[in-house]
Amino acid sequence: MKHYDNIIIGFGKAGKTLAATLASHHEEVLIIEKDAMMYGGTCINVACLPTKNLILNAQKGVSFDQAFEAKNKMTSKLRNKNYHKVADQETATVLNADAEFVDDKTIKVTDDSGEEMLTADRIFINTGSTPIMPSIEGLSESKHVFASREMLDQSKQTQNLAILGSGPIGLEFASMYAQFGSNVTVLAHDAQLLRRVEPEAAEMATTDLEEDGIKFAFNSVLSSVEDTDDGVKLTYQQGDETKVIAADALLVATGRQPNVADLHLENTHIKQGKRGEIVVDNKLQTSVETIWALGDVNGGPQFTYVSLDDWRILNNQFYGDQTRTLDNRPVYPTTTFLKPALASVGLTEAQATEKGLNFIVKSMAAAGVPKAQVIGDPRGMYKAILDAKDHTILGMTIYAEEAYETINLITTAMSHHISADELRDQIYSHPTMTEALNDLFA
Ligand SMILES: Cc1cc2nc3c(=O)[nH]c(=O)nc-3n(C[C@H](O)[C@H](O)[C@H](O)COP(=O)(O)OP(=O)(O)OC[C@H]3O[C@@H](n4cnc5c(N)ncnc54)[C@H](O)[C@@H]3O)c2cc1C
Ligand SMILES: NC(=O)c1ccc[n+]([C@@H]2O[C@H](COP(=O)([O-])OP(=O)(O)OC[C@H]3O[C@@H](n4cnc5c(N)ncnc54)[C@H](O)[C@@H]3O)[C@@H](O)[C@H]2O)c1
Repeated sequence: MKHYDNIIIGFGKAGKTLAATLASHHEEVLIIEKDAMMYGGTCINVACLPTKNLILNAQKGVSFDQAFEAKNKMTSKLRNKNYHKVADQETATVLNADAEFVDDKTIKVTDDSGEEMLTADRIFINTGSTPIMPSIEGLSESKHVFASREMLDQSKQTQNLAILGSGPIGLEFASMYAQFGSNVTVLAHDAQLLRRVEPEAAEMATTDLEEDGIKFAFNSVLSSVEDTDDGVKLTYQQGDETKVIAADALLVATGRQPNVADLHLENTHIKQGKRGEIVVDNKLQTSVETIWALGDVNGGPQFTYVSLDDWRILNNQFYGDQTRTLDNRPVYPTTTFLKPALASVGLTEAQATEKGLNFIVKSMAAAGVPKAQVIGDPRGMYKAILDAKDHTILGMTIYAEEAYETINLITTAMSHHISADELRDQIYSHPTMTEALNDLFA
């Protein structure tokens, strides 16, 4: 039986970064990835980067066919680069195989050539997440129902697209397909899009997406999916009414669950939570001392930058001062890449009220920022929740052009307790969307 110092299961953001780090410290590391089309993980191959590439090209007016080709070129280049970043290190090995646990110390790997048993001093699980497919009549049998990964593989533009779910995946695909000129209908069982964002921003984004041609059916429950000659017939309930729509395809975007299905954790002492997530302590160690879980699989927030921050915790544990934990993880933003983008960090007004905080609200329209006029898209708003006494920032929502950049500055200010008054008095380059802060905090 071959023994390694370190085995990493899954070539995700945390896993690949950890593999390169271990190898740079001359540690022996084997990284096992089951899918050769996934070197580099979900984000670069089938999630963040291909979707944003398609979204930007759609916004620029590039045709679907050209954008699809550009997306494939980009992912293939990144996949190759990511593979070599690990594989070319002297003490690192990449193995293309399925990994599963035989016991706490032993992993069985299976590929076309057969099976092999491996052991390691330390094992790191970084197997990501998989889409949740709701149990709805006809949904699993349909040939026209896709999750995001299969949707990204559709080389022919879907002209009439229905989407189930109004979270970030549903909305980013809705916005992208509408910009490409498709008809899009979003069925959502929530009352607003992105259920945790400031309602004003959600309302504005809904209006703008509707102006882009997207139809929303909020408070609706999809009850059946039926394949027709060229697509699907969808029956849903909205209040007391039963409604039917036809579409060429249905994208299911109803959340993702930790990917543990093939790991056979029942053969180990690794504890799992209610959603199947691998339970970890504040330093990402599982209930087995020599096994850690990083990224989506440990049930934390499902973002690439959170997976990277999981790596930071281990890097600090192995090579740093061992102070970095989940308990002192800094505040981080989220952005949904619509047109304009909707970004937020920290508390909403409702959350600040619920916590009984003493706060003030600052808000302004994006149209007041000169750069928004330069860009030609003055839609949107800024809303900040400030501590009433010292004006430190408790939360912020930006629905405006370049929101994804401005929110990073706000996040840094929050992490370092820089007050809104200090941001108000900074000199920003001109014209930029950051200048909004001069006026918002005045
Ligand atoms: C459509 C979409 C858009 C997104 N957009 C964004 C975004 O804009 N920004 C953002 O921050 N996040 C975004 N996310 C979320 C982000 O992609 C994930 O949070 C992130 O990729 C999770 O990374 P990870 O490190 O947990 O593992 P992953 O990158 O998911 O890697 C897990 C790897 O493990 C492999 N694997 C699984 N099981 C086994 C096994 N048994 N044996 C061997 N290998 C195995 C898989 O093939 C996979 O390559 C998006 C997600 C989706 C689906
Ligand atoms: N830009 C980004 O950062 C980005 C983009 C895409 C995805 N992501 C990550 O991926 C995760 C998964 O995204 P997602 O949009 O699939 O999940 P989500 O959990 O964020 O949203 C899913 C939505 O579907 C709704 N829903 C659930 N079951 C339903 C049903 N049967 N019928 C109708 N609606 C239903 C939920 O109420 C929710 O609003 C996100 O939470 C996020 O962490 C991030």
